[in-house]
Amino acid sequence: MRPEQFAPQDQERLLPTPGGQMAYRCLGCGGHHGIEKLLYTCPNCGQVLLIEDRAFDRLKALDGPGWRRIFDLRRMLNIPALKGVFRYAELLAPVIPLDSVLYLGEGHTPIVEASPLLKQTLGLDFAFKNDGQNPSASFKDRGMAVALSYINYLIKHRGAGQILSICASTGDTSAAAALYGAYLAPAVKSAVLLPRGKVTPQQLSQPLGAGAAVLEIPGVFDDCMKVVEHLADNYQVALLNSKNAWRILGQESYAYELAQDLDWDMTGRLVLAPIGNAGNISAIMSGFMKLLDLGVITSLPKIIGVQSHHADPVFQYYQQSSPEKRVWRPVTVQASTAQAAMIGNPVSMPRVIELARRYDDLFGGGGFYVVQVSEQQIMDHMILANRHGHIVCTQGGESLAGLAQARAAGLVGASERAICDATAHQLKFAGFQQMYFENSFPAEFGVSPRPELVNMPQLVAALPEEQLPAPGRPLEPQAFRRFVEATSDAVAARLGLEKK
Ligand SMILES: N[C@@H](CCOP(=O)(O)O)C(=O)O
Repeated sequence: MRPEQFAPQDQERLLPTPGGQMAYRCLGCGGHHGIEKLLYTCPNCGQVLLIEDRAFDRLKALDGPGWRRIFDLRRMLNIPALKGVFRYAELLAPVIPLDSVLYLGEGHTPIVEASPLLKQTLGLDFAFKNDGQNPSASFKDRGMAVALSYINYLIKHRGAGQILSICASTGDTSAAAALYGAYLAPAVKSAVLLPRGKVTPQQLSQPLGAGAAVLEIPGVFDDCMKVVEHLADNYQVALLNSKNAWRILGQESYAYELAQDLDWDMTGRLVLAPIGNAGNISAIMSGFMKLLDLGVITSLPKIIGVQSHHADPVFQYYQQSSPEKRVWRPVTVQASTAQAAMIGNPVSMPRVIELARRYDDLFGGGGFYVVQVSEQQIMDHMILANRHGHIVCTQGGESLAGLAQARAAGLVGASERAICDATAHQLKFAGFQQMYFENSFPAEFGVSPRPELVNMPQLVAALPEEQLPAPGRPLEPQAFRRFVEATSDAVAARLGLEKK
């Protein structure tokens, strides 16, 4: 529909108008800084930042039901800039005008109800939100859409010159950064730093295809991240990891979509998300709190972060139940199939600490937990989900394993219904499935296949090699008939088919 086709009273807010007073807020000293320049840490105390709209309360001129209506009506518009995460522009980045918004098809990923048999098998009521159905096949596109839209705005309206973007990545961030950067070529060029050998071939192919400079660094993600932070402190580069607070704003859209797709009713809902660099869990909490503040939702969902026992600093931190006794200690990671979350020193930890405290207070206690799962549980749950028609990645398997773990720990009420975040597309992690099926996991992962979940291709060669077709060597008609009949008989025998 076109805007003029809506009722006059709706037209006033249907299209977002640039506004708000956005500023960086330091989580250390509480200072505010202007957004004209890209900042990643506080110039005064060095702590991480969040971006806030200091005029957020102006949005309360419209009540919660009013905002619901606007967001629902925007679904019907055919304006590309409002088809993605900027449907919620007032909550994300109201200073960015629509002419600067980058839309590559991100957001509005489906919530897929778990198959009845899978629910029954696990004794759990849940759905997946398939964020692998984003353009670069992971949730990072949400954050990049906002971060690169802001860069586009700086280029178009604030005279910014050519920008070299840089990020460290376990594979998803680099794919998203390179893709969105490539869309803005030649104004934006991308460089990505990857831990050598710790990114799947599919993920490696993504920034290469998008033309980024791909630099492999010995070590793990945490080491690459430190190099990127050093580069951002000392050189003219735009850091695109979630340390960049614009990324967090974009990823809040996950919470907005979830609420909208559940008719703005989060009562009795549970959201599970894997924690790696901790940007996503921060964004999800922040997003739900903004909705509550505006009255768009009237209750918060319980949020459960999930970590592998091979990369679990956030879990370890929250093991101490008294907040005042908690001590933040990064960990040394070990090999993880949830490779995207194989991070021992998440840059967003200060954000998690602040947001989880506020979230839990608003929830009235018991609103935020972190559970730990094993590598074995991650793989078993990923493949189990796939066996029931779901396309979850290893991190999605981690979310589902986390749900089972949370239930075992008594954190899931009988009537609570969960949404598991499947953060990336399963195909990015096909190599882990192959290792599972072939029972070839290196010992450091600690994963061995459950026989009932293993599946391997079976060769059906019913005739001697020279009587079989081959590429570029078709058979004569009679030989081909013999091949079809013999092969069909062999297939029928293998499948136990009965003759008609
Ligand atoms: N899993 C991430 C790690 C970096 O996270 P970010 O959200 O801070 O960019 C990746 O895919 O690289």
